[in-house]
Amino acid sequence: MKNVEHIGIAVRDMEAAEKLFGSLFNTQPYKRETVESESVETSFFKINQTKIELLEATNPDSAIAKFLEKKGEGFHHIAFEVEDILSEMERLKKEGFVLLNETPKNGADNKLVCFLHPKGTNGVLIELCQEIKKPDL
Ligand SMILES: CC[C@@H](C(=O)O)C(=O)SCCNC(=O)CCNC(=O)[C@H](O)C(C)(C)COP(=O)(O)OP(=O)(O)OC[C@H]1O[C@@H](n2cnc3c(N)ncnc32)[C@H](O)[C@@H]1OP(=O)(O)O
Ligand SMILES: [Co+2]
Repeated sequence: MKNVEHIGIAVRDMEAAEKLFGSLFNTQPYKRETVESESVETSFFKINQTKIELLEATNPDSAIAKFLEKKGEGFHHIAFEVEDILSEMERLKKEGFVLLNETPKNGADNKLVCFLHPKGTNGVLIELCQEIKKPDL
């Protein structure tokens, strides 16, 4: 496992949250992206080496909508960059961690992602992400 890739924060109102975090960080988000498979709208800030991912639900059945209903806005997950997501998933499975997806799925910002169940990680939802490399031309 490498560095922290991003920190995910669940928000109810993306416009308002972008304004608030924009003022806090004194910078604008560098990217907005809808991830249909997760039913989320994302917005990314970069503060030096740190990435913050704001997440708004686009569908009442999404993980973010459920989270907001139960826990309210705030810290949602921490994502770690990995070199080889398949081997890391295999290693963590052998260690007894519960993977929430058995095959990597497409995340935001050009990543393959996998989540670990928070019940097995002291209540913290962990995301693994591997950059999708563009083929050399
Ligand atoms: C944009 C793509 C990607 C990226 O590229 O960065 C993302 O970040 S997508 C982010 C949104 N997607 C996900 O979170 C996918 C993984 N999550 C899940 O599969 C589910 O949310 C879950 C973790 C399995 C929970 O779902 P479910 O069991 O259906 O919901 P419950 O509400 O019943 O929760 C059960 C239990 O888990 C606790 N919980 C839920 N979310 C979190 C969380 N983020 N952090 C900590 N704990 C969480 C929830 O409180 C329940 O606990 P109890 O009430 O004590 O049972
Ligand atoms: Co994320």
